[in-house]
Amino acid sequence: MRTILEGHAEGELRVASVQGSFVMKCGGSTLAALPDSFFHDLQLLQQSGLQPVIVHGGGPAISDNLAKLGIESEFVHGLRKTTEDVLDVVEMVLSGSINKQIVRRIQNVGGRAWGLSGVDGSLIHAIPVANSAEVGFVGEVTHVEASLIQGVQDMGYIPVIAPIGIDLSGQRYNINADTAAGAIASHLGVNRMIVVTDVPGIMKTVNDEKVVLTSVTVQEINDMIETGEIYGGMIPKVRAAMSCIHGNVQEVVIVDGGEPRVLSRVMQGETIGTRIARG
Ligand SMILES: Nc1ncnc2c1ncn2[C@@H]1O[C@H](COP(=O)(O)OP(=O)(O)O)[C@@H](O)[C@H]1O
Ligand SMILES: CC(=O)N[C@@H](CCC(=O)OP(=O)(O)O)C(=O)O
Repeated sequence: MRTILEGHAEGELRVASVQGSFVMKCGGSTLAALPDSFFHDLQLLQQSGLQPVIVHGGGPAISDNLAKLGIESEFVHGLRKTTEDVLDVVEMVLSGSINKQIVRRIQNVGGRAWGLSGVDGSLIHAIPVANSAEVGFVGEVTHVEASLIQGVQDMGYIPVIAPIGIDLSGQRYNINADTAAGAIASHLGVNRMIVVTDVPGIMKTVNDEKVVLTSVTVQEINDMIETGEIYGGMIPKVRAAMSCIHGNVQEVVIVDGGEPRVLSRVMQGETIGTRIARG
């Protein structure tokens, strides 16, 4: 499947040959700073016949709300330690304010968006992560109801998904948004996942200067995690990317949401951000 987009005057995109969905993960680090043009681009891509699926985070907003409510929270190996009290706030913020903020922003530029969390229709089936004794109600994805996402797309809406999972007993789980996006990309069998964050890609220090890597191999990623050059919030992104490309996904691109017209530029095949691809 091949997609060619031709850039034209501001706000205009043309698709020469299209098809298929792509997953875009929007990090909480960048959401508030995303310009209207970002959502406008997204809507133009959809009008061109592409099928975006948005999975969002919201870590900073969760932390702010927990602090306001006086609920303590900490991260263990990059995952938020999640008690039932923390889970209430995670769900309120992700499925509530952040999800609806994204839906509104798409609608404000004339697009059609449908917000849902992994709880709705049991969209994201989850089980406790292996170290749940340490981190509490944090989940890993076992299954994604792809037909639900496709149903929303078939009705002409962009699905906007909050990363909360649910198990057969009805227990909710907090899922890292990069992990959830990767699992959704794999289950949908999309060609591409775009990870939108607050840095221009994976950075490395070369000759005392920080450079953005235009592409990285799995071996380089593992080495950079080992040396600590990839740390914190970048770790779940690269792990999700590596897991995706071992499945059906052809490439994962990590980009800065503040970069002008970043989505259409990625879709046009411009070298921007960091590309992690198969092979
Ligand atoms: N090698 C790296 N290159 C770029 N950013 C990195 C790297 N290693 C760690 N990071 C950190 O990852 C952050 C992005 O992750 P995170 O804050 O969780 O964002 P998001 O909310 O978008 O998921 C960057 O702001 C940066 O501090
Ligand atoms: C288990 C876990 O850590 N969940 C994350 C979910 C939100 C998230 O991942 O948001 P970002 O993409 O903005 O980082 C959390 O509670 O912060």
